[in-house]
Formats: sequence, structure tokens, C-alpha cells
Amino acid sequence: MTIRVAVAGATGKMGQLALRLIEEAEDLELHAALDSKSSLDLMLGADVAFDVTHPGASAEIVEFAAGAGIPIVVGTSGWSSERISEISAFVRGHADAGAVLFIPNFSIGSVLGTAFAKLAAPFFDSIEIVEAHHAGKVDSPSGTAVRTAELIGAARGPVAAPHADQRARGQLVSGVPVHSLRLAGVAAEQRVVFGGDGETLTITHSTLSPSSYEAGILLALRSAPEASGVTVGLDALLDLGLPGTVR
Ligand SMILES: NC(=O)C1=CN([C@@H]2O[C@H](COP(=O)(O)OP(=O)(O)OC[C@H]3O[C@@H](n4cnc5c(N)ncnc54)[C@H](OP(=O)(O)O)[C@@H]3O)[C@@H](O)[C@H]2O)C=CC1
Ligand SMILES: O=C(O)C1=N[C@H](C(=O)O)C[C@H](O)C1
Repeated sequence: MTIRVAVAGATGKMGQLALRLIEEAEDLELHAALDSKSSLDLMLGADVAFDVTHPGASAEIVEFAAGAGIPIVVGTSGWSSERISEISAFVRGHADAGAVLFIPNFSIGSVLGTAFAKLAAPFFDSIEIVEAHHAGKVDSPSGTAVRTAELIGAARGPVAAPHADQRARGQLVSGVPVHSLRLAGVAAEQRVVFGGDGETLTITHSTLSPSSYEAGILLALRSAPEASGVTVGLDALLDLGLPGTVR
């Protein structure tokens, strides 16, 4: 069966990547390509919608697609668990709502890095995240850092974050200090640093090329038609084979 995909954010870097993947895949077909000026009605009739736009635009796109019964894969950042809860309530309240798959990071290395961080979290009292992205990124902290911090917070409760009221100590997300760098020359990188008794552990993931997102985008697009409700994270679509699966 061919899956017809409507791409929101089609003129952007991620949107262009999605268009190429859809063109190359025999089981995917482009239904519509939307930019910031497009009517969302263009999505109607698609089997799956793909949102890679702007944190300020994503909620309207997600609600439109879900409300129209179109499953949507959301790659746009800026979705905290609090905002996701609002969409979950919306989906629960609409019997015919399309499924919503929030994927903070399509890269398998990043997903594993987050899973390893969740695994390590109960063993360390000091945990901080340093993320670096290209200078054009409009949101901070990154969606990946928010997701990682939320999973760490859920796995262990509060971390030790001395003097967290000082601005240079970062932004607390689920009690975890997150430091965001925005630098020319960088694509994306995340370091989760754990401080213990006489030791530190650092889990680093570096995105070197957008090709790292390709397999995850294809997996999410192919999974969406069969999905229901709200899913968060590519790990939910993968068998990571780790204890304490990252949910
Ligand atoms: N989940 C993941 O693995 C990844 C997620 N991302 C996230 O994806 C998003 C897009 O990233 P990227 O492609 O680099 O961004 P770009 O700036 O390259 O592209 C943004 C796209 O969104 C559109 N857009 C901007 N504002 C609006 C609006 N108000 N309504 C509708 N469409 C709008 C733009 O259209 P126009 O041309 O008309 O302005 C453009 O097509 C970001 O949130 C980023 O953090 C990025 C990489 C990986
Ligand atoms: O804007 C980006 O580039 C990225 N955004 C996502 C995020 O906010 O985590 C994913 C990836 O880090 C690239």
C-alpha cells in the first residue's frame, strides 16, 4: 500500500530531506508540500502528515491533522511533556482523532544516548546537560534536551543542582540544569554529564549530517498509519533491548 504524506515545513531543511526520502521510497508518495503561507486544508486526504516547522506553529498543525483524523509525525521541537499532555487530552476527547507521534530526535544514536542517560540517572546525584546547535536554531533548550531531562527527572527524582538560581547555571528542566550553546560550525550535539563519588560519566551524541535522521523519519512515517493515541520518542517504535525501556 502506498502512504500519501503531507509535509508541513516542506521548504525547510528537514522538509526538503523528507521530500527526497518520499521521492526515493516506493511505498511513499507526496500528497502535499506546505510552507508557512499554505492553507492547512492541503493536508486533507493524506494518509500521514509530517510536521517539521516552527515551535510556534506546530500546535495548530498537530490539532488540525489530529482533528481531521490524519495521523501526524511531529519532528518540530518545543514540545514539553506538559504541552504533549494537552494534545493527549485533545486526542482522547475526539473519538476519530488521528494518532500523534512526537519524535524529538529521529537519529538512532541520539535516542540511544537518551536511553543510556535514563539508565544511568538513578546512580548519580549530579546531572547536567550541555547541548550545542547551529546558530540558526530558534528554540532553546533543544527538544532532545527537554526530553532527556524529563526522562532523567522521572527516573530518579530531583538532582543536586547547587546555586541553580544563578542564570549561568542553566535552565532547569525537570530539575536538571540544561545549558544551550548556539554556534556557527555546529550541527547538533548533546552531552549529559553525571557527577559521582570521585568520578564523572559523560554521554555524548554528535549529529554530523542530516543523513542521521533518515532511517528514523522513514520508520515514523511507515509506523504512523497503524498508530493510535499519542506516542513520544522513536524508542517507542524500536526494540532497544535495554532494561527499563525509555517510555
Ligand atoms: N526531530 C528531529 O530529529 C529534528 C527536528 N528538527 C526540528 O524541526 C524543525 C524544523 O527544522 P528545520 O527544517 O531545520 O527549519 P527551517 O527553518 O529550515 O524550516 C522551517 C520550515 O517551517 C516553515 N515554517 C516556519 N514558520 C512557520 C509557520 N508559522 N507556519 C507554518 N510553517 C512554518 C518554513 O516555511 P517558510 O519557508 O515559508 O518560512 C519552513 O518550511 C525545528 O523545530 C527543528 O528543531 C530539526 C532537525 C531534526
Ligand atoms: O534544530 C535542530 O537542528 C534540531 N532540533 C531538534 C531538537 O531541538 O532537539 C533535534 C536535533 O537536535 C536537531
